[in-house]
Parts: sequence; C-alpha cells; structure tokens
Amino acid sequence: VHHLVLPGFFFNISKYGPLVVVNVASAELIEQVLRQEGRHPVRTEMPHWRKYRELRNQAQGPLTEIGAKWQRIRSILNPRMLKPKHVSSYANTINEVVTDFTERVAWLRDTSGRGVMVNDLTAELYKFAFEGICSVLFERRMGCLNEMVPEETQKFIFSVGEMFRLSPIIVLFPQSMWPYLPFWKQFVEAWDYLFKIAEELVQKKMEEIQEKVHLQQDVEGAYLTHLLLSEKMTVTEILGSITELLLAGVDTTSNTISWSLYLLAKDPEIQEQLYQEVISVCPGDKVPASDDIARMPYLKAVIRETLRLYPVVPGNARLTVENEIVVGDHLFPKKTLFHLCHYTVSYDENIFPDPHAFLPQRWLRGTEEKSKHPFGSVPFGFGIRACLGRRVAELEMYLLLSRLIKHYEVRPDPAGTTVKPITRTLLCPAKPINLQFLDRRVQQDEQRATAGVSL
Ligand code: HEM
Repeated sequence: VHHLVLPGFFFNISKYGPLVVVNVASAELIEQVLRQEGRHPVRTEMPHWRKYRELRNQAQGPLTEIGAKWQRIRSILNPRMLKPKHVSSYANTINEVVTDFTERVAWLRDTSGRGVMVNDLTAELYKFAFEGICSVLFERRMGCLNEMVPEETQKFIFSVGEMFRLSPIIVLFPQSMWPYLPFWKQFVEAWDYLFKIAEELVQKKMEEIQEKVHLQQDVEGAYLTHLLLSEKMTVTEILGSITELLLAGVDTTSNTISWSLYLLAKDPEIQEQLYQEVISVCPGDKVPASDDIARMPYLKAVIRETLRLYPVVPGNARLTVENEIVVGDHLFPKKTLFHLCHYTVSYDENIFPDPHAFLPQRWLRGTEEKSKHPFGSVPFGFGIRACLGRRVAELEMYLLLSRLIKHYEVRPDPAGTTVKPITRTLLCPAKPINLQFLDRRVQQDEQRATAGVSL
C-alpha cells in the first residue's frame, strides 16, 4: 500500500479486501496521528490470529491483545525487554550465538561457496535471528546453526513461515468462510505446532526451576525464568505472549542485518570506517560486550541508516477506536484505519537530503541537520505501542555486525549486485543476497608475506 502514496500527496484512501485504509504520507501528519493515539492504541484487529486463539483457548499476546488487557501484558513484558540493564545481561547469550554464526559463515564458504561466497544470506541470518531470540526467550539453544538442523526445529521454523505466508490470504476472506478454506486448516495446523513446541519448552523450564528449588540452588535465568518466577501471568498467558515475541523477532532482525551487510559490501569506505571503529574499541581477540557497543556510535549509525533506507516494517497501522481524530484539515470518525507510510516518508528529500544515498553520518551527534523531522524515520514505531523487542533487536544486530565486520571484509557478488526490496508484509530482499566474505586475518597474513618477499 505504501507505494500508492508519493511524498507531496499527503494522504489518500485505498481498499485492501474488505478494509478501507487512509494512507498517511508526511512526517507532520504521521506525527499528528500518533500523538492522538490515546491510552490503548490499536494497530489492526488481527482477527485471524485472535480467532485461532479463541478456537484453542489460548491467550492473546502483545501483538493481538487490545484495551486494558493489552496494557497489562505490556506492563509485565516491558521491563525485561526494554530496560537497558536487563537487556545488556543478554549479551553473553547472544554472543554465543554470534560465535556459532561466524563459524557457520566459514563453513558455508568452504562447503558451498568456493571458499568465499555465502549464498542467500537472508536465509542464514533467519537461522541466526531464530536461534538468538529463542536463546533469550526460552533460555535454550535450538540448533538452528548446526550443520544438521534438528527435525523439530526445522518444522518449527517451517510453521512460522507458513503462518506468515497464509495470514495475508486469510484476511481477504470474510470470517464466516474461514472454516471452509483449506488455507485456514493449514494456518491452524501451523499455529498448533508453534504452540506445541513452545509449550514443551516452557514445561521443561518449569521442571528445571522446580528441580533447582528442590535442591535449594539459586535459580538464575533470562526472560522465561523471570516470567515464570514473577507469577504475574498464568502459564497460558506466558505462552500466548512468548509465541508472539518469537514471531515478531525473527524476520525483522534478519532482514535488517541482511540489508546492512548488502549496503556495506557496496561501500568499502563506510565498511572500512566501521572496521576501524570496531578494532579501536575491541582490539585483538576481544569480543564486544554491551559497554563496548556504547562506544561505537558509527556502528549504531550504520544500523540506523539501514533502517531508514529499508524499514522492515515499511508501513504501520493505527485503528482509531476510542476517539475521532483530526488529520490535516479533516476530522476522521472512530474506527478509521490509518496506514502510516513510513517507507515513503524515509525518502523525503526535505528531511533527508540525497535520500537514496547510504550516509550513516546523518545519525552521528553534532552532524544532525536542523530540518530532520523526528517522525521522518520511525522504524520501531512510536509511543506506548512501539516495538517491544527494539532493545533486544538492536543488541543482536550490533553484536553480530561488529563481529562479522571485524572478522570478514564483505564484498558484493561478482555476478551482480542490485537487489531491490519487495513488500511481503515486511520489506524483504526481492532476490537472494549473495556476498563474498574475505577473512581479514588471511588477507593480512598474505599482505605481510608479500611485504616480506619484496623486502
Ligand atoms: C529490526 C528489528 C525490528 C524492527 C524494525 C521492529 C519494528 C516494529 C514496529 C514498527 C512495530 C510496530 C510499532 C507500532 O505500532 O508503533 C513493532 C511491534 C512489535 N515488535 Fe518489533 N521490530 C523489530 C524486532 C523485534 C523483536 C526482536 C521482537 C521480539 C523480541 C519484537 C517484538 C515486537 C512486538 C511484540 C510488537 C508489538 C507490540 C505491541 O503491539 O504492543 N520486534 N516492531
């Protein structure tokens, strides 16, 4: 939908199946909508996700819940997902997954990339993001980065993909038809599998905790342990939320890292600048920890600029439930669905001069242009309904990107370099991103050897 609106045409109305949508495409108007969002903002109704949960007596999570119930869930889930001191405690867990990914890159190059290429990077990064978020949420490794991915994990990943593939098809039909659609049956099966595995993981964690309590050992853990111990949610509620966190946290992160690497491969100067920052903060074999990341402003700027150019959530919705709202000169009634066209606005040259250029320095402190509107690029949304996983996603992206760039020089695919984005709910690469990964140590050794010969 976001492609329908060009900067300068501030809003228009379009239809998507039974839905009437008001597309909003200027930073000022987006700000206006978001500032009137009330105490319980709603994105869309997500009737198909809600329906599954009603069918199986499962609880809604932060993505699907609405009103006061939504607020209660967020107040329980927020602290351990968004407070910096808690989020930084996940760095070691994520770094272990990063180590495995770096090794997997080496293995992929050697086994299927003639020593340099990694093909379909996004698919590989999907496995990284899946493993990363599971390691935080369930405090368990799933084996996504192993040479042989366990069958259960493979089916789990497949079910997530199926659920997303079927979702936009199902909402095009009226609810009364769903029980008769073959897609609906597949959709329910995919969700059933997701809940089954999530339930097993939660069950195992509860047994572990009970065992430790029995042995009078300290119970330490990350997200799930905390939720279970706090007893603020029932196990059913925890499951409802944790499955949604997992779904929201995989494609988003993996697509963004893919785009970052793609952009860095095309721009050796920016890549070199990033490399210099990483090795000056973390020389030798030092692995970046969260306080090192705090000293890498350029790394953050690279990710920030990537999210401006490729906002994985290219458009975001707001359904006004509680009140009428004013946008521009118009008064819109209750129950109007707004589509906030973030992608379009991110390329507004009045806000971001030379909008198509990859310029991380736009985001460095002290170089901000006065004209930069705060709603020009809001990749994680805004306000109380904004992304719950933002801090964890950033930590994952910072740790992975810094270590990959420290270890490897990335270069474009010699067979062709242009990959365009396409909207598949999220903004995804339209074709596989293949990149060369050159081991910096090997390169440096070779340079030293050549220098030795010439001496
Ligand atoms: C680069 C990575 C990510 C991006 C760009 C992103 C972006 C977004 C955006 C734009 C929204 C809608 C916000 C709004 O309506 O104002 C959102 C919601 C959400 N995100 Fe993320 N996200 C990312 C990663 C994650 C991760 C890793 C998780 C889970 C750990 C996550 C969990 C959620 C949840 C649960 C919501 C719904 C919040 C609610 O409705 O209360 N996201 N995200």
